[in-house]
Amino acid sequence: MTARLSLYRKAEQELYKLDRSVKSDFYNFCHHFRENPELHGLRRKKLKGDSRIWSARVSQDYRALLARTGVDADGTESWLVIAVRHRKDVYEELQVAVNRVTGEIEFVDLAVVGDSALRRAGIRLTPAEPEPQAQPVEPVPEPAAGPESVEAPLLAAYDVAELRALGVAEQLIDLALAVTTSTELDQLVEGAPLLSKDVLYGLAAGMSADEVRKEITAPVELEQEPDLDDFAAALSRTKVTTVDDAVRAAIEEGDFRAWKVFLHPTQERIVHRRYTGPARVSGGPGTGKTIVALHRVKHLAEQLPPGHNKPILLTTFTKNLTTDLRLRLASLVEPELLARVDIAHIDQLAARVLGENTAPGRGRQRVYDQVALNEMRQLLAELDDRRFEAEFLVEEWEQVILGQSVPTRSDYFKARRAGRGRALTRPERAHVWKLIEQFTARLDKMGVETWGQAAERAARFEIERAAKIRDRRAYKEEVGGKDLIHRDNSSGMRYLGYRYQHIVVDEAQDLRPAHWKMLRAMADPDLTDDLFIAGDTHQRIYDHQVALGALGIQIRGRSSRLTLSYRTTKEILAEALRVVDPKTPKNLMVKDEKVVYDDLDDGIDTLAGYRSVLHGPQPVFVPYDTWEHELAGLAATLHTWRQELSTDEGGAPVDPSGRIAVCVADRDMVSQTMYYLETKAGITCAELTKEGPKGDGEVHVGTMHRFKGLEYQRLAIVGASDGIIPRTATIERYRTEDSARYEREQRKARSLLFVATTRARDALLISWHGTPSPYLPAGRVAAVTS
Ligand SMILES: Nc1ncnc2c1ncn2[C@@H]1O[C@H](COP(=O)(O)OP(=O)(O)OP(=O)(O)O)[C@@H](O)[C@H]1O
Repeated sequence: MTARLSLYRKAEQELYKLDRSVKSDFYNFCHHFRENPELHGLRRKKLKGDSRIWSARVSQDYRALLARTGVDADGTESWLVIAVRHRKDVYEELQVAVNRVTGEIEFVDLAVVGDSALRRAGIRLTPAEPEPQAQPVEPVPEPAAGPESVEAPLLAAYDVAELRALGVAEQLIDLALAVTTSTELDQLVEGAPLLSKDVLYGLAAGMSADEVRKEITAPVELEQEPDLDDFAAALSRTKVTTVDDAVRAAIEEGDFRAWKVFLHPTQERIVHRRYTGPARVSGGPGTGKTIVALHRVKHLAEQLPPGHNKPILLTTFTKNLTTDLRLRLASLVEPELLARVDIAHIDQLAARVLGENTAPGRGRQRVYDQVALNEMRQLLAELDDRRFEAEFLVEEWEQVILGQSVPTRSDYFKARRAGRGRALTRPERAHVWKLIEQFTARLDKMGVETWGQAAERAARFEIERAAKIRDRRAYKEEVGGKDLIHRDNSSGMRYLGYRYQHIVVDEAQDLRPAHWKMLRAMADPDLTDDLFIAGDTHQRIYDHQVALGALGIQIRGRSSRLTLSYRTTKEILAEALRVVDPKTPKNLMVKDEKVVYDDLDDGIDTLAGYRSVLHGPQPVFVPYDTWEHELAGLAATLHTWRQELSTDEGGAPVDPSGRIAVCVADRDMVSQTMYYLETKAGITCAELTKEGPKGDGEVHVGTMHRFKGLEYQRLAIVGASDGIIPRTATIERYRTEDSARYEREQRKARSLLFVATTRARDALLISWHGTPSPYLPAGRVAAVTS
């Protein structure tokens, strides 16, 4: 008799974490089990708590827990491995059940739940293989009512029926209602099915039952209530992986492959849904927005008919992230599918459009905003005009005139100037327009344009192109669908069509309004799944505010939010949240956000329910008196980290290069840090540039801007001093002159520090010299400075 063996999703994830020798024993076990599930050496036996669960021997110490899920006509049995456990952690009360919301098979592990919570819920676990030498266990006397039992339950506001309706596994409900501390809750959810985990964390993090229902339960709910006894039907809905060589490879590669194999149910729903128009996914750092974007591209590519063109665009804000996306997508999809995807960063796209629309030799050189600002200063000096500052004028141009594609002076009189701080009278607007006209003429004459201008011009060309396509379609309909040979030949429009069928955008929060207009015009608005947008406005580090609705991109009703961080530990997240929201209380409940962030539209985005299930050391905060001392302290930390990351858990040597990074506020500090580390500390460095790390130095060093979208195992943020974060010299004057701008600059600086702190996977060090940055969590700073 032979058997087919599948792995429950959670079992596979847990396998990643087991020792290499256990993994190898498990594969031998699978081999034998598949050949003959009744083999004597496997010592298969049923558990007492649930007759559907069997335990079988993987090795001396490890057991596989399995459920039989069916038998084929030819007698081949199907088995599901629900967990691989140390024999001490196998107990008789293990149960599998069908979840009433998802209809999937669920397995609840009570072995990880703390004693106090079990006791309070009246549950006792019986080991399936008691230690032979163990003395009979004396019943533990109920403790006298102490501080533990008088504490109010964390979820006191909810009852059994509510938790059940939200999808919490039946076995966990009483326990969940009994927990009183977040540590107990952590223990409880560790062995919980994903949906239960999400719901309980969401409620504990302050989301209301309605929010949880809408954001967590509804996306994974079956249309019809499942039959809770139909195990076979439930199995067909449950995510399992057939045990084969691919899984073996995935498990051997460890956690780093995990994202390719599994999506969290919420991620999966977002990836596979059919959207009737533009859709958006938001979520805090590390919640898998990029992963979702990549899987979305894969999903869309898989639906395409064969062909040689590239109907899918995958775009993002920066060049280095584009390289990263390309590499990750290449490892996710087959080359034939990859070939159907155009991967380009947003400025590159704009440049392509301009290239197509510009006669050879007539192109303009693109320059950074600083060059334009210098030109404006020069112009004002020549005119001896002091009514407005150069910065104000360039911003007015960028944000109002270019931002809203204001074509004429009379349109400028009517333009919305929300968020620009000071109001302008009509004569003032007339004067501003005149100065800006002179300034742009000057740039023209020099043969240069800013990236903002380029984006705006590209958007205009694309909008015209889209108008022609629509016009052609309308005409074709009018003439009853006949070929338009005469008309097409004369206008060169025969092959004109939308450039892409699907566009997927990552890091959307930083795109300019003109970029959105260009993208909108590049995909057919009449088709489904046209635009898929991933971004987090808490991480906006450039000054490009947008309201997508006003730009013709209607995402309302098609927005989803991810809340579980896969990158950052709880400990790091708690500190990071205090950077963007100084009001965040210690227990990570984000309720009353003071600093408000938009949702790329007219609404507000929040990080409510944003959480992590990963644990690690507390971030370290270190004060220094001078920059020189701070660098010396950094070098010492980096030496320790390098040493610690030079061997794996089994003691085998590994190369720590590229797993440690140092983040500073500006380019000067990058040079100083690299110089110090290389010449005085014997640590090789690679600078993080727009194109990614330059060279193969062990430690990556870069400004905060360069860290967008990246992640490192260990990260040091140095020079986090007052005056540097934020750059007081640059923004202080706005405090009185332009309070709206001052607030924007502050928020940008906060977001930068937030982005930086959330790049760390396992360990984070933040240091400063002199007075600490006002954005650092006050409690932490006080603890190390007092
Ligand atoms: N379903 C998953 N299984 C395992 N790992 C995952 C999963 N989803 C995301 N991750 C991991 O979490 C980390 C963060 O993912 P990703 O970069 O997509 O997050 P993000 O939301 O785009 O972050 P940021 O906003 O900071 O750029 C990555 O290491 C990724 O591999």
